[in-house]
Amino acid sequence: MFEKIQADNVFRSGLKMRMVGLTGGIASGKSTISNLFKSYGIPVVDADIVARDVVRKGSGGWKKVVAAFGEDILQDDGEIDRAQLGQIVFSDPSKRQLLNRLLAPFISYGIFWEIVKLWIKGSEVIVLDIPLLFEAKMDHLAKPIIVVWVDPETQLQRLMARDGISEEQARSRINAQTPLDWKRTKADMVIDNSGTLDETREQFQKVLAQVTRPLSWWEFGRSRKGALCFLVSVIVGVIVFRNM
Ligand SMILES: CC(C)(COP(=O)(O)OP(=O)(O)OC[C@H]1O[C@@H](n2cnc3c(N)ncnc32)[C@H](O)[C@@H]1O)[C@@H](O)C(=O)NCCC(=O)NCCS
Ligand SMILES: Nc1ncnc2c1ncn2[C@@H]1O[C@H](COP(=O)(O)OP(=O)(O)OP(=O)(O)O)[C@@H](O)[C@H]1O
Repeated sequence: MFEKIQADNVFRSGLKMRMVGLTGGIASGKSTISNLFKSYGIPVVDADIVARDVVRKGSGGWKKVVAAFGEDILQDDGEIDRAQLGQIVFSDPSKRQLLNRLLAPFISYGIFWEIVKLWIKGSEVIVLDIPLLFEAKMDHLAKPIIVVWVDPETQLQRLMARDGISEEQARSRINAQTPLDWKRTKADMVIDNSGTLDETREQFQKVLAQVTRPLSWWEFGRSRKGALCFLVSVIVGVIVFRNM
């Protein structure tokens, strides 16, 4: 029942746009939370998917990466061998910075287009699932910002289990990111995902209530309807002014 009211709220409030930031650390549970948002009909822009798309064989990102890292990182089918590239960049900060620098413009552009498409569709609440939201300085785009936190040992265990990697590999991936404890201090809302999925779902309900509350005028102004209102006001103003 509560879930239905929340979902209705989202759609009834219509024509407005709130961009909710969702971030955290590797394997802290961002996808778990973004799937919950999706189940309530709230669209999610997933930066990891965008980052995958921008390095598809033959794309601009692919060419940059191959030029910088060499053809050795390609699979037989010409696609980038992600596991191999991951091994390289997660164990060498300078290579990681290089990859980040090469891909940042493509990823930002891709995220921007996903937002524009949802704006055109009239989505009023969208979630930006961006693992490197703070590192890439995209945090100013989103309000509120939700950080999915998990205790270090649980994060390590879940990462090893999910990706089937060694403790050393998992640690180097975790250490490649800004500490989760720091991200937590920058959050508007924190979901502690160290416990069971039921405990996480309970916290999610509170976050959902916040995220789907009525929008401010500023958020409304950023919506498709807000922009149209502004445009119509300008046109009417010009017509009235000309006829004076
Ligand atoms: C290194 C790559 C090839 C590894 O691919 P792989 O399929 O193994 O992992 P995947 O892309 O699913 O990423 C998993 C997680 O790793 C973390 N991660 C990814 N890239 C980075 C990075 N440059 N720095 C720190 N953490 C990262 C994120 O938490 C992400 O959710 C890939 O992550 C990549 O191309 N990264 C650079 C692009 C990027 O910055 N992506 C993050 C989008 S904000
Ligand atoms: N509360 C939980 N209890 C048990 N397992 C969980 C819980 N939350 C997430 N997991 C599991 O932990 C792993 C990591 O979660 P998830 O994929 O959602 O993290 P992520 O932050 O999206 O990861 P990445 O940064 O790599 O994209 C997954 O295998 C997921 O099924």
